[in-house]
Amino acid sequence: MLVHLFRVGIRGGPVPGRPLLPLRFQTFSAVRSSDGCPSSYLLRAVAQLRSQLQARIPRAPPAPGRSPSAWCWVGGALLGPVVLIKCPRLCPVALCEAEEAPPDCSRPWVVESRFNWKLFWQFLRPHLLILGAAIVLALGAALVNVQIPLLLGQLVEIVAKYTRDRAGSFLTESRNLSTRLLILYGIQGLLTFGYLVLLSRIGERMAVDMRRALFSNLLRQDIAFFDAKRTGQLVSRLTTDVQEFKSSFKLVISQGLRSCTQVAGCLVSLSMLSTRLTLLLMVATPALMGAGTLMGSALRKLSRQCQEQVARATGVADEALGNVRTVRAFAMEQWEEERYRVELEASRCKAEELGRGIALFQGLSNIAFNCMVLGTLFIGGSLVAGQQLTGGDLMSFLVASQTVQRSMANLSVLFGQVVRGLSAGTRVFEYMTLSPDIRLSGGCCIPREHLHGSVTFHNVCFSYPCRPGFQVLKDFTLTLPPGKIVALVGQSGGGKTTVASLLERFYDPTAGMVTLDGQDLRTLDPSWLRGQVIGFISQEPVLFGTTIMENIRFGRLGASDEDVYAAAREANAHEFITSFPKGYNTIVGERGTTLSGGQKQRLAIARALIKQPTVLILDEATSALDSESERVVQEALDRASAGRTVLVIAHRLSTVRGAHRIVVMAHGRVCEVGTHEELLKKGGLYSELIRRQALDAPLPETPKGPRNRHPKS
Ligand SMILES: Nc1ncnc2c1ncn2[C@@H]1O[C@H](COP(=O)(O)OP(=O)(O)OP(=O)(O)O)[C@@H](O)[C@H]1O
Repeated sequence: MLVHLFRVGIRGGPVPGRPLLPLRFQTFSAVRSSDGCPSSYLLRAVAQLRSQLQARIPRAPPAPGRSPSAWCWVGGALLGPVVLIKCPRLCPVALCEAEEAPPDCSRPWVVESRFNWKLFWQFLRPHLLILGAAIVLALGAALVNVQIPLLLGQLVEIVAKYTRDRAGSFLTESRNLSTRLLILYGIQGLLTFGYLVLLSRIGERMAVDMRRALFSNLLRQDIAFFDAKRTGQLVSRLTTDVQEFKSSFKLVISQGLRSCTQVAGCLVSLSMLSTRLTLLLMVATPALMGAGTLMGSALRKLSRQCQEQVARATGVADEALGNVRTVRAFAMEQWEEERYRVELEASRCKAEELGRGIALFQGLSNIAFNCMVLGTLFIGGSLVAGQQLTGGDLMSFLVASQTVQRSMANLSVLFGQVVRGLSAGTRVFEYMTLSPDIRLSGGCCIPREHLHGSVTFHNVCFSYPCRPGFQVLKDFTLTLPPGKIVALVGQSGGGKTTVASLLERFYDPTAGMVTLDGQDLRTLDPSWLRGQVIGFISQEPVLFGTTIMENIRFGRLGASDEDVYAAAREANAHEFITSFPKGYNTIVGERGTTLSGGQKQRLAIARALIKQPTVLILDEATSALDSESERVVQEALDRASAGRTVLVIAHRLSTVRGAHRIVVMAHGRVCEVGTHEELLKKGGLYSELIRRQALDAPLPETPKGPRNRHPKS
């Protein structure tokens, strides 16, 4: 039997390269199942509705990490309150379209797009006892709430009797009832307090556990993962998404349980009081709620726009304040002020529009609910006049019907919250289950006494995972002899930094292998390799916003103060550090902003040296410095290079003339190898590069290269 016709607005989900489809209306039907069971009927209705929708709407794969798309809103808009009352497990049905999205092979780490109930259960399990207690208290509060209208009705009955007969003492008659009401109010308050405290405790603890688990798993992901993800997006999963999930969870348990119990309990009371009035209520309430839902969704859309506009304004302020030096240097303060003013003005307009919308909504809902009261009084009054209902029953009916209306309104709001919560939970759990290809630890270590630091790249081919079709290294072979300095030079984009990344095992080669003292890096423990064997100094050293002492100790957590001082001396940093009033306890500011480029670089060198690395990678370590800073830093680097296997990546060829071996790279391959003199004699790409640099700037006097000062050379 055809029992429902749903008319819904549908918009195609966002598809890359395809515009949003216009909103259009469509009618769908659902058929009652033969068993007549309301919940299974609803389940089937939704499933059937889904298949009808699928047949009519072009498939739009949801954006990764945003699983519930148009489908869940369709489900939500149609069946929202009813679904939650009847069968909360329908939510996943509405979300299941997202599960069918084809995997994106260029992003192998996007594996989960459905809510992970198993993981959710793991977080919930430790709190089951308290959750049980909270549910009992919430149900208790709801049941007490159902009792109250009935007692109020009885009290009104006594008032009416006293007004009519003026016989007996009103106080004596009403005392008993009033006391019971007072006790019920007290119990209800206590129960509400109890379950809210318990839910808040569970929610906060789960949120902490989830954040810790997510952060820990994010830190373990491959570097390729971070190449493809924006930091803001990851931070948002840790903050906003966990917050959203927590709020939804608490709301569903508190308001959901409470509203469902109240609706059920009050409907029973209402039908016992007056079947006729109850039927009337059951027709009017859903109609009003439908209108309210439509208005509510328009308001939500407006509210979203409002938030986006506020975010845009915040973005302008953030950018200007974050880059205040650039703004000041270009005297653009007024321009930035104007930009911010325009964005603020736009957000004011949107916020006022939203305010008007909310005012209209509240005004209309007041009228609607007052009309409902009036209608109930009018029809109920005629029943009272016809002696089919007592005045007290009418009063009870009024209070209970208000409770039903409030609860149903809560439930419809709650459905949107459930969808948002599931969506946020999906995003949080998605990154919790990811496992990296390169584990942080595990594998063997070479004992210190057997470690020589001989590194070889054997016919290595490599493409970055996020750009699989583009081969950066092609059959690349290179040996870094132990204790020697090898310089890697070549055109920009030739793959020099990529070689360093493979040596750090940030990525694994797609073919060939990299060995350390003959052992494949893939068999070695990555945390030992990065933590104890390889020291890396890059062009832009990143410091943490803490003290100099802690920044250097970041290289080896167990290092003593003496070790830190020794590393700082070796890095030519001790002198400038001790010249600061707070010495090693000086806070370096966010990312080291209170230090000069040369000072930051020397701290980075000290940080790398404190772990006494056997292999040192210097990736353009001095290229961002002026000549005076470069001299001091270069001195530190020369000292640090002594006795170590060093891979120097350099643009300025003058800085690598003294290397034991210079390797020239082009298009991902080694094309020349030799010393500076040999390569010059050869007259190939190296001498061409030298000639070009000489044209750009006169070459300085040949500095005493590290080789000349190298104890082993
Ligand atoms: N994380 C990444 N993901 C995808 N492609 C990358 C990534 N890093 C570098 N590439 C690409 O790999 C190629 C080699 O880059 P690489 O940084 O190794 O060159 P380079 O020789 O060090 O360049 P430069 O001298 O300019 O620093 C470039 O085409 C670059 O676009």
